[in-house]
Amino acid sequence: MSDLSAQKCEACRADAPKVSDEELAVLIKQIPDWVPEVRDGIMQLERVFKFKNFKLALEFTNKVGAMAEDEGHHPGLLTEWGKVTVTWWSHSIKGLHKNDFVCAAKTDDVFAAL
Ligand SMILES: C[C@H](O)[C@H](O)[C@H]1CNC2=NC(N)=NC(=O)C2=N1
Repeated sequence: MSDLSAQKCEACRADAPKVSDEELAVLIKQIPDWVPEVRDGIMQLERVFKFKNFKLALEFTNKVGAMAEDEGHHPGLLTEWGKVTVTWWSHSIKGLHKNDFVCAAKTDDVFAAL
């Protein structure tokens, strides 16, 4: 478990600050497999996870979904044969909050524990 994944998501209001470029540079080092990407003008974190078949991809999807419900923070999940694309961003602030890095690290832990 990393320093980030040991943390809990905090309530994120519409006026919560987005992660700055300097904070992003520090945080991304803790989740090196994630790629920051701007989609529809919104900065997001994305990682593609590979699996041997659809059943394992779906099992991972459900575990990430359960973790998200536990955290009260929810990702984009695209489940396909042999891969799951996970995308984290904070809808309330239309960008990245510390919560997204915490949940990305927790997603890595879910994958590592499969
Ligand atoms: C009311 C509820 O807490 C909010 O809608 C939560 C739910 N899950 C969420 N998930 C994400 N990724 N961003 C949010 O802003 C968000 N808001």
